[in-house]
Amino acid sequence: MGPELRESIDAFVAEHRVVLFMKGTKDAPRCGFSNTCVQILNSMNVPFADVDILANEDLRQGMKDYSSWPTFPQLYVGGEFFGGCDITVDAFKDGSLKEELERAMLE
Ligand SMILES: N[C@@H](CCC(=O)N[C@@H](CS)C(=O)NCC(=O)O)C(=O)O
Ligand code: FES
Repeated sequence: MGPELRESIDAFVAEHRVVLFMKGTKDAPRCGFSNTCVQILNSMNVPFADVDILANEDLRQGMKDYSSWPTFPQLYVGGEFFGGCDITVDAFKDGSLKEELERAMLE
């Protein structure tokens, strides 16, 4: 991926405390894995930015390199990669997602 794309992702995840790179949008998810993460964040009343990687093929490939993670969704909390769907579901269940979100909101 080029330096410009990298810089724009750096800026976006720094600017938004919680970002979900997903298939579709939070209002119209286009995959069940992405939908699961949207439902979890909504259920926790977490404000988050959604980025539809299906709308930009460069970003779809670029995010895999940027995160060193091969699939979507990709959840960023406090500017750092948190995980995909399975990690987010597990962290929701064990309470660590709530802790991480609270920490990021205080930064
Ligand atoms: N086990 C994964 C499920 C997500 C997944 O398998 N995503 C696939 C299908 S939606 C994906 O993003 N493939 C790469 C691509 O479509 O570019 C997780 O925990 O996030
Ligand atoms: S789009 Fe088919 S599993 Fe996500």
